[in-house]
Amino acid sequence: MTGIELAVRARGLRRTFDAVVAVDGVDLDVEAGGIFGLLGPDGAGKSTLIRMLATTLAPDAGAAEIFGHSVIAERDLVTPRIGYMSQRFSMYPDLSVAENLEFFATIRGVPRAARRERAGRLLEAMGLAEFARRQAQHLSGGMKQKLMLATTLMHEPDLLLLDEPTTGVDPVSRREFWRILAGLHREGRTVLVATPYMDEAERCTHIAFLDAGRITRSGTPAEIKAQVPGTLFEVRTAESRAATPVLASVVGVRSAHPLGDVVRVLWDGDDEPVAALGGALESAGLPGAAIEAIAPDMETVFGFLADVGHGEPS
Ligand SMILES: Nc1ncnc2c1ncn2[C@@H]1O[C@H](COP(=O)(O)OP(=O)(O)OP(=O)(O)O)[C@@H](O)[C@H]1O
Repeated sequence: MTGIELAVRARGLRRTFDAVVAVDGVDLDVEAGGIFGLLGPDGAGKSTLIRMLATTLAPDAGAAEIFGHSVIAERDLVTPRIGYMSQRFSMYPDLSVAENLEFFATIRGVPRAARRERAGRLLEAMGLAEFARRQAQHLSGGMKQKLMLATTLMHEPDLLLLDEPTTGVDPVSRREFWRILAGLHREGRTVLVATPYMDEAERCTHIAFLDAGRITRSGTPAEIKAQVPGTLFEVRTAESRAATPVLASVVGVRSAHPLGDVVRVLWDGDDEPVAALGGALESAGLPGAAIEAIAPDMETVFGFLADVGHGEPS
C-alpha cells in the first residue's frame, strides 16, 4: 500500500459488551479522499466500530490509526482531524441553528474570527441559511441531520465518521444529504459512512459489508458486483410465487427470489438461459414469461452473495 495515504488503518479491532462480541477482529483500510461505506444490518457492529475510530470507545484488542496516529496513544492528534456524527440527535434543542454551530465550534477550539464565516458558508452549503434562527428542536428530520453534519465540519476535519446519518430520513432529504457528501468528497475530505441502505453503497468509492462484527466483503462497488457468480435475470410472469420454485429447480440456476411481479434469477449454467428458463416455465403450465438479463443493484448483489456464501474478505 505504499504511496496511498490511509485515513483509517485498523487491525484486529475487537470490542465486546458482556457476552456480546460487537466487533470481532476487524481489519480495515480506508484510503484518504474516498467515500467509504460501512454496510450492514442492525446490530452488525457498525456503531461500535465507528465509536472506536472516533476515540469515544476503547477497543478490547487490536489497534487503529487515523492518518497514522493511534486512536489510543495519540488521541490528541486524532481528534482535531475527525468529525464524528453519532446516531443520536446531539444538538441543544432550545438553541437556534446558528447558536448550536457557535457552541460546537467553541468547544472544538475554532478561533472566534473563523466561526461566523464558516457557519455562514456551511449553512449556505446545507441549504439551512434561512433557518439559522430556528430552534434546533423545530427542524425537520432531514434538516436536523444536516445541522449535525454542519457542526461536525466547523473545525474542518479531514475525516468524517458518520453513523447512519440518513436512517429514518425521507428519500428526498437522503438524496440531498448524499449530494452534500459528494461535495465534501470533491473538497478532498475522507468520508466513512455507516448505512443500512444498500442503495447508498452505489454512491461510495469503496464499501465493506459488516455482519455479526466481522467484515465479510470489501472492495469497490464494481469489485463486489463482480463477485456474483453468473448473470442476473429478471423473469416477469403473472405468477411469480408459483414460478419461483420452478425456476430454482432448473439446472444452471444458483438461486431464485420473487420480488413483486418478477423473479430474480442468478444463472451460471452452460445452456442458453432464456430458452432453459422459458422452457421450464412452459412445462410447468406458466407460459408467456418475459426474461431479460439485468444489471444488478447492490441490494440484489448482497442478497445473492448471502446465498452463495461468504468469499474471502479482501
Ligand atoms: N453499550 C452497549 N452495551 C451492551 N451492548 C451493546 C452496546 N453497544 C452495542 N451493543 C451490542 O453490540 C452489538 C453491535 O451493536 P452496534 O450498535 O455496534 O451495531 P450497528 O450495526 O451499529 O447496529 P444499529 O444500527 O442497530 O446501531 C449489538 O448486539 C448491540 O446490542
